Amino acid sequence: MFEVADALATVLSHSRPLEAEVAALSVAALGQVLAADITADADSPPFAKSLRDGYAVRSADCASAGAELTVVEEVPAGKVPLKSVGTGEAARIFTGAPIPDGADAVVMQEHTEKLGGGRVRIVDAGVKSRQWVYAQGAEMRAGAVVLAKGTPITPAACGVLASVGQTAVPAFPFPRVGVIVTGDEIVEAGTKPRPGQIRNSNGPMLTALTARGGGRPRYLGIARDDRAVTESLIREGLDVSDVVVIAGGMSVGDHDFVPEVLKELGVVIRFRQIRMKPGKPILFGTTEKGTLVFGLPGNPVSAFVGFELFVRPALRILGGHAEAGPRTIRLPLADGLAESTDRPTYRPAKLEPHATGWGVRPLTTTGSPDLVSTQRADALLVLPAGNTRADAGTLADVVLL
Ligand SMILES: Nc1nc2c(c(=O)[nH]1)N[C@H]1C(S)=C(S)[C@@H](COP(=O)(O)OP(=O)(O)OC[C@H]3O[C@@H](n4cnc5c(N)ncnc54)[C@H](O)[C@@H]3O)O[C@H]1N2
Ligand code: MOO
Repeated sequence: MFEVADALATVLSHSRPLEAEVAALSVAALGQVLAADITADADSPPFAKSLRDGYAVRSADCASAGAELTVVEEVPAGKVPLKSVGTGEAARIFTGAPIPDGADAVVMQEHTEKLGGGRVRIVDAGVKSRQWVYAQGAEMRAGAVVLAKGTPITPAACGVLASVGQTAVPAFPFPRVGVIVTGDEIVEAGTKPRPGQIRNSNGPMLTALTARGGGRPRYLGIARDDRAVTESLIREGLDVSDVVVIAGGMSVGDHDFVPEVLKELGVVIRFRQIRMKPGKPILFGTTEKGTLVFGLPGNPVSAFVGFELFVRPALRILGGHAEAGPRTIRLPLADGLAESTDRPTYRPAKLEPHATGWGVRPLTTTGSPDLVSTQRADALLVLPAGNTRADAGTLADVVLL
């Protein structure tokens, strides 16, 4: 039986970034990772620009309050100043407009008084050189790397890419994830279960976890407890995916033959059990061409926890992220806790406001099938094996989802 850390290290040692593609920049690329450095094609801003509506002035003219200046022209955003600002002069200027030659500062219009005859009084004293001026190249210099390879395409990065004129960029693709569930008792959501049957919650949950975790899910269906059907579905999964996730049939029951089928299909099984709760029967294997195969327990909460701890980190590496996760932080317990467990335990939990910032509260649950409580989770509280007796406020390890 593997320890959690060894299991994760094994998964990551078989995970490599996928071959880069060219991604057109639309919301569909959100979350992909850049596969090349992106450089600025020009300075940004391309010219020194005003950060305020007001007057462009020479700061030396406005050392004391009450300076009266002649307004030589008006410069709206999108226009180029035609005149330079000389001693005793100012230009009416608007946010985003280029600073005219000669001026070195902008005074906000709230700090001025319009006089007759094209004159303006500067009410402020001590106007500083460069105030409300955004210098040419302050954000980026032409030729500089603005987004390094490995940077995730976030909403702000989309804005940066547009500002350097990019419409398509080299990026790592979202890994293709085939999702298969097993079990004779499972029927799809649109069907009314007959006695002994239950609806398939793992399929929709795992495709959604895949999408949230940076993978492109493809739901392949239910493998009935029949060897031939299971084999053909898994074969299809291996053909079309970078990662295959199979839920159920991992345990030791007479119908749990998924591991045997995997071996027949050439999957090298790297581990079959992890010392953790829930989710002991978690399998991981690899094929010769590098496809990763995860077998998760049929119990939905166990499948959820197993996905977050092992599948999601693999998807991140395949998708080009530098950090695999899962991210673990230490947070105070919202309540006291007294629990014994024979294996390290990952309890679905909720973050909540706490005296010192954020705290964590495990969700009340009826056990590994209980998705109704788990759907509220935004974290997993980690309890070490053995007896845990802790007061409210004690720091505990928390995996962020
Ligand atoms: N004698 C032993 N029995 C069990 C052991 C063991 O070590 N010895 N391990 C237990 C643990 S831990 C778990 S977890 C389960 C995992 O078993 P399987 O992976 O083989 O899962 P199944 O038996 O197929 O299903 C378990 C449970 O989950 C329900 N299920 C399955 N698929 C779905 C689905 N798509 N949607 C909703 N619910 C699903 C299924 O009906 C069962 O109730 O084994 C323990 N037993
Ligand atoms: O550990 Mo199983 O995964 O208890 O439900």
